[in-house]
Amino acid sequence: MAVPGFAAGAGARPRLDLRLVQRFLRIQKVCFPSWSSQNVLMFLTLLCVTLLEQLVIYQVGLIPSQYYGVLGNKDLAGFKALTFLAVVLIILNSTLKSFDQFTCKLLYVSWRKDLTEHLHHLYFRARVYYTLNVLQDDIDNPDQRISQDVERFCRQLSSMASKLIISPFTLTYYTYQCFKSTGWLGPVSIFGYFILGTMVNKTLMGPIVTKLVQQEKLEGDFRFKHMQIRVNAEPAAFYRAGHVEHMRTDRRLQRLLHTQRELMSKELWLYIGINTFDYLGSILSYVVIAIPIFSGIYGDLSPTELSTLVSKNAFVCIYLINCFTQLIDLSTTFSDVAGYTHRIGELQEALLDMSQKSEDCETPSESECDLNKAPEWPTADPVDTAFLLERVSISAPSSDKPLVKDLTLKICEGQSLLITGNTGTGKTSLLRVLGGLWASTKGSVQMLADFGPHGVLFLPQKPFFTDGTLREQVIYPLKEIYPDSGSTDDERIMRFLELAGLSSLVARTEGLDQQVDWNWYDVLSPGEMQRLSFARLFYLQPKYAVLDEATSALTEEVESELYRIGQQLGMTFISVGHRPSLEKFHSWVLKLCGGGRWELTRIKME
Ligand SMILES: Nc1ncnc2c1ncn2[C@@H]1O[C@H](COP(=O)(O)OP(=O)(O)OP(=O)(O)O)[C@@H](O)[C@H]1O
Repeated sequence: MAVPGFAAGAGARPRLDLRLVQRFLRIQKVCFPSWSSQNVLMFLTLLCVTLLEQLVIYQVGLIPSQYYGVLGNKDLAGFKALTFLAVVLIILNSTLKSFDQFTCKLLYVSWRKDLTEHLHHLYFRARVYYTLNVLQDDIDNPDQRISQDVERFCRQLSSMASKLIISPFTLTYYTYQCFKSTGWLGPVSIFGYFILGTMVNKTLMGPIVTKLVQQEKLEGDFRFKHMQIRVNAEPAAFYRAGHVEHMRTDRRLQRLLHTQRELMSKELWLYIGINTFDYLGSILSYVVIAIPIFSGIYGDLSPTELSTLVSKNAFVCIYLINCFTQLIDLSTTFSDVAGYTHRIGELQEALLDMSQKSEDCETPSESECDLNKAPEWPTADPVDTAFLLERVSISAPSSDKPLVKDLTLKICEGQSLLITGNTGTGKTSLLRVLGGLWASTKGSVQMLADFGPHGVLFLPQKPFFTDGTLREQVIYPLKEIYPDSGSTDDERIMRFLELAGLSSLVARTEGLDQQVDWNWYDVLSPGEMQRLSFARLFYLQPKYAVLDEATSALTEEVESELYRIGQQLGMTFISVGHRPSLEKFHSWVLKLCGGGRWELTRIKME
């Protein structure tokens, strides 16, 4: 796991700046991929609903002034008609408002889907997930950014959507109405007031965005700690590590809470700003209304006419100010959106950059294996050489110390290779280079066979199991059961499980296709995990099996038996191992001696 480090945009502090706008627009391109996309249609629906809502609100807003009229004139019939109209409008308004909220929620789900799928597409492409999690440490907690930050971003953005979408229309309309009622003085003073409010709020929001990004990083670190304990519960329990892990987890919690408190104190100033502007705004509306009254413009109106007019004017002014204060009220949500925009934007930039680089470096044979190809299918063009290495040098990432220097090697069919050497001499690193996970520092590495069934298959040092049934573990990394599998496939799987010494596992899982809710790592012993990996290997029957200490938890007899079955299935091995008993299954031994030195010797067959 990469060491998490605070690195917003590779060192740049997240702010309310041009970079934020660029990142936001790039995310919007994902949320609104084309003019005819579902999200654009939903957005237009939202626009229609909110526009209708505004029309109804306007009518509702005029009702009090009409009540002044009918009550002032003691008009009973008018009063009844007006009351009926008011009830109809209010029902219409509540229905439209509910539709507005419903559409916003649908938009949230749809944005989340599109944005998460987009990030998944980049994350799982060309082994970017490996580069990001293992080789680079400038993007903290990518998992949290994809799962939580995207969710919060979409939720906050959708909560602002209807207010933002309608504001240009309401602002234009009520500015015009306000201008009609109060002359230029009303709109100008209200706009001036809003500009002042925005400037003050922007200053107050800057530190919040920075803190929010930091808080989300610490949130991810805290979650990661819990995940670490969940995954390693057994070793931790053997170490009686409850106390120390409790302390470390609490420490992360304290750091998170400290930052949250700092964030809240910064938000306090923003809340003060917002509330002050809200309440001052309500007084401003009366100031704006008072000006024409005291300047004598309405001098010739009767008190009833004047109160009707005041009520109508008050409504348009108050509504215009309300439109602005609603925008100012969005400041906290906006600063949250800005923080998440930075975190998602950073991840998106890193993913795009890495997938571009990985694709540039990747040769066709290095691409992910064709996961729908059944093992029975023969390869069109059999290859008798799997790897060709010429004067290859290898170093660990961010290290100049060579692990292997000037290695020239050809791995051919039937010429199994055993890689030995002391701890840390670079055995697994050599496999990483063969597997395309690391680049060699010098020389050329060619992989001439495909990944997957009938090509090359790697069994890593740590056995890997996915969630799912026993069948899914055996056929992994093939995506699904072959369409025409049926009983023949079942028989093959059962036979290979038996050959790997795991017949009892079928009874435990109650069949191949029974969904199990356990974690495979918790219920299988290390030896069973290695046996299950071999069952997978037998099932997939690659021509070249790359095994990294794949039998370290098994006895010599079991090891020999598994290798013998592999040989009978026609596999050529490239193994990392320490036991001399392995030599009889290999033709060559490559010994890594440390400091880049190596020795390649042919094994004499007895
Ligand atoms: N992701 C990484 N970043 C930096 N250094 C690494 C990384 N992975 C491995 N190394 C270092 O590279 C060196 C070689 O590691 P490698 O895993 O190849 O050793 P090995 O020979 O397979 O050891 P072992 O026998 O213990 O499995 C080690 O010193 C290790 O610490």
